[in-house]
Amino acid sequence: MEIVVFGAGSLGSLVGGVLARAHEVTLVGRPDHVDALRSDGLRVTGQLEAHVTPSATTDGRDLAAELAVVTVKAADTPTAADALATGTFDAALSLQNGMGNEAILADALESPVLAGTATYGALRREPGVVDCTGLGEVVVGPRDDSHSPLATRVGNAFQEAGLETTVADDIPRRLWEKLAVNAAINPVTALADADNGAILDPPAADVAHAAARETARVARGAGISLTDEAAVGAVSQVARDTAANTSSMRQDVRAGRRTEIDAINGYVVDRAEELGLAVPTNRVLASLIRTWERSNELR
Ligand SMILES: NC(=O)C1=CN([C@@H]2O[C@H](COP(=O)(O)OP(=O)(O)OC[C@H]3O[C@@H](n4cnc5c(N)ncnc54)[C@H](OP(=O)(O)O)[C@@H]3O)[C@@H](O)[C@H]2O)C=CC1
Ligand SMILES: CC(C)(CO)C(=O)C(=O)O
Repeated sequence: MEIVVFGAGSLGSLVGGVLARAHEVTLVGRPDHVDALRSDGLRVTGQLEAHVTPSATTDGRDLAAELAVVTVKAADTPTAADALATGTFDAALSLQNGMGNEAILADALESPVLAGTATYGALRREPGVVDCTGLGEVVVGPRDDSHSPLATRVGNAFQEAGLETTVADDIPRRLWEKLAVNAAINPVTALADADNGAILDPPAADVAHAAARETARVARGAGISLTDEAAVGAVSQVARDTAANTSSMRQDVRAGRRTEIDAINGYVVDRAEELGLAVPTNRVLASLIRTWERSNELR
């Protein structure tokens, strides 16, 4: 399959690098990484290993492929969507965290947009090198509760390259479950400057589980069948599977970059307000991360 991966940072380089074992991949990224990819190829290290030579470009406009996989941070989705809209694709797939990315892509693109989640841990260590810090799973499916042959084709292509992939017909519930995982793990590990494994024990577990339970309550208010137990269970499972991982929000804080707080805990707070539900833990976590962003002039 011809695949463009838009956003060759941590997750995009990992997914693109593994996909390049079986497919024709083009990575869209920043100049230092793209230069390294062009001269020495891409090294995937850690829990998955590969040395591959995908195409690489800094210009995401006017590209053509069967599939565009979007792996930029949530705040960059509108720019990615505008660039991808100048190209030709049979389908696009977001593997981003947070809510709202697929809707932005669907508004901009003519091709069908699939939704997805990824629980692999990824860390781009230096230009040309990405570390797989935790084995996980990719889930892909249509944005509504339906079955899609397109999603099956994409899932088969991912599986063929060696990415553990599930094709789902209940994506809305899975997106909310992943939202609960990220609302629990990302801000807590970022604020505590701790690995994901810290979420397995109190006191971090108490805060994280409260955030996950609140997210499940909001999901149920929005008509999604997600129990508190399923949400907390998913948080514990991901924390165990990615115990040594630096969450993407902790990576952002460490690098002095704006985080995805608006699309994660901020989204939970906004939906809770619409539904008249109280989500004090998500509110505090969002406020603290936003305060950090403000004091670093990132918002
Ligand atoms: N890292 C992880 O382990 C996981 C991450 N995720 C999710 O995946 C998504 C990506 O996260 P992550 O990989 O950590 O983020 P990164 O910031 O490492 O990667 C995004 C990359 O895209 C680049 N980029 C943004 N816009 C453009 C553009 N217009 N042209 C070229 N390059 C561009 C960024 O460059 P620059 O920084 O210069 O803007 C950056 O290098 C997020 O939604 C995250 O929550 C999900 C599961 C695991
Ligand atoms: C699955 C998890 C928590 C892995 O770290 C992630 O999605 C992230 O870091 O954003």
